[in-house]
Amino acid sequence: MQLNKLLSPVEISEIIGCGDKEITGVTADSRQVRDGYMFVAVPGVSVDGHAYIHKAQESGASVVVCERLPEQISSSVTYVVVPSSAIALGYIASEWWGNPSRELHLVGVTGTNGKTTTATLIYEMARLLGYKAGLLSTVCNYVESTPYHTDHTTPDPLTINEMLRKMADAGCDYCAMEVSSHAAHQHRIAGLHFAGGIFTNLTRDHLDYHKTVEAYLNAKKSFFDNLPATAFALTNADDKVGEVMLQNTEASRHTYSLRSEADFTGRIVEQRLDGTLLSLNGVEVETMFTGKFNAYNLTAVYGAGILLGWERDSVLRAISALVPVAGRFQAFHSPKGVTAIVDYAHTPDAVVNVLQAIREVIGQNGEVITVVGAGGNRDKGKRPIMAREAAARSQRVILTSDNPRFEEPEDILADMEEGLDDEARTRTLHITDRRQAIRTAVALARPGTVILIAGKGHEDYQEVKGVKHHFDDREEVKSAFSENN
Ligand SMILES: CC(=O)N[C@H]1[C@@H](OP(=O)(O)OP(=O)(O)OC[C@H]2O[C@@H](n3ccc(=O)[nH]c3=O)[C@H](O)[C@@H]2O)O[C@H](CO)[C@@H](O)[C@@H]1O[C@H](C)C(=O)N[C@@H](C)C(=O)N[C@H](CCC(=O)O)C(=O)O
Ligand SMILES: Nc1ncnc2c1ncn2[C@@H]1O[C@H](COP(=O)(O)OP(=O)(O)OP(=O)(O)O)[C@@H](O)[C@H]1O
Ligand SMILES: N[C@H](CCC[C@H](N)C(=O)O)C(=O)O
Ligand SMILES: [Mg+2]
Repeated sequence: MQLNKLLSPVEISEIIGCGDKEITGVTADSRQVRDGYMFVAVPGVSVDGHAYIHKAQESGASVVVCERLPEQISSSVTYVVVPSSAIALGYIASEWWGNPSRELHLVGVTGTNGKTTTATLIYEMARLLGYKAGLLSTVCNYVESTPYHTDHTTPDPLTINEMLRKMADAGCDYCAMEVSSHAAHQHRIAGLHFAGGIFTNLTRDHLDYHKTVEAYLNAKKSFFDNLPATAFALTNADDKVGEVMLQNTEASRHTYSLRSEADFTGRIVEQRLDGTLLSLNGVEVETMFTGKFNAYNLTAVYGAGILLGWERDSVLRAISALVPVAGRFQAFHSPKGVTAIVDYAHTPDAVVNVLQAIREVIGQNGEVITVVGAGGNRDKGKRPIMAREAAARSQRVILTSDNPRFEEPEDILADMEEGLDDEARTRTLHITDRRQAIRTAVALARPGTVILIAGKGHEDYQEVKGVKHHFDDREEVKSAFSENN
């Protein structure tokens, strides 16, 4: 592609060298540069891409996009100085892949919890209604029904646009994607054309990265601040920052709520462990989801469907056909009458929500055993709170490992125990080995007991010191159930 064309949407401070060149590829990683490539030097969290400009040149980069010129300039290289390389990379990535976000309706979902669920259900609803659709999510990316592995909730801009190009070429009309706070902050979504944005909620998470709740909020808000006037912005009116999120957006503003007046209202009529009768804008719909938090997700999905212009009755029919997302309130039943729920709750708020959902169905006296850990090399402040909230809502708690990453599992458990008072400690076990923790919960359970296995949901690995070992809570609970008849 011609350099001039590739740079056409980019804000440029200065160009040094020839502006008329054929570019053979684009990357922000010097290790991937080949002859004739454009290298975009992005300041990162651990290192600064500017330190790798010379490496990129040695590997054949013919164009360098940067925020500051390197000390030594090569006459065969064109330098494009920009105010923000990360933002430039987003626009360049869109241009490189032929602006695929403009060929389909792209809906972004942001918020602390519920992004995967909401985005996945919009993707599934589109397909149930007969449209072709794609999905970019924490669990997996999809182009129609073809899965593509992902390591991120929101990939880097080149990957996002490559996936969107695949979707557009496959004839997809819609794509639903998660917008993580990291992605918004790092401008991974710069240059994308959104048809709509949805806000789920904001509670504590990722303070290791964002440092303050305000910075975390602003990262999410920047997504709405940059939506075009043609898009819709749909927010949770019951969340305390729901209104703030949309205060500077040019998009058309809409609200959803379970409590008050809103454009889209959801009301729980009846709840079971395997479903909820929901009233959406006054029409009753039987759904296969449990918990107030899922009522929020479904109300947002309903609103998105209407705002995308889909016919109301078809949207309602699709909602009743939707099934829970992998590892989100996924229920397993033992022959003895024990229920295990595998859920990706890995924040204090999610732990509270999922336990409340269980309590609302089984009542205050029903027995709940919670197996929970917290990830290593992530927000440490959430650990004691997660343990305390679990103990407040369960008869027994088994603290165990999640993904220890580069931390010692024992240290993580010790941080969690800090949140427990003496009484809660008498009801808490500490079993580092997650397999043993699940087996112990199953052994302790009686008919009618509900075991919550929180934190890892769909994950099929346990990450220890940089190595991912196969581990799947769902497989573990099934095998423990079959051995404990
Ligand atoms: C902390 C974080 O978000 N890091 C992301 C960030 O990497 P970074 O800033 O650390 O990059 P860096 O290593 O400092 O390098 C800076 C630049 O120098 C370049 N470089 C580096 C080395 C070299 O030899 N040559 C070179 O050119 C790199 O390619 C990069 O462009 O930018 C990378 C490219 O987009 C991401 O892959 C990477 O995600 C890391 C792996 C990660 O774990 N991120 C997690 C925290 C994350 O993003 N999570 C969110 C949501 C979580 C949730 O679901 O709630 C997500 O969206 O997945
Ligand atoms: N709307 C919601 N409000 C609060 N909690 C929720 C909501 N939806 C889901 N949860 C809880 O959060 C967990 C994660 O849900 P989901 O994967 O949909 O969120 P996410 O925002 O994509 O998370 P991540 O940031 O890790 O990608 C669920 O397993 C459930 O316990
Ligand atoms: N995407 C989130 C998920 C965390 C899930 C939990 N199992 C953990 O490993 O901490 C993160 O990377 O912080
Ligand atoms: Mg997610």
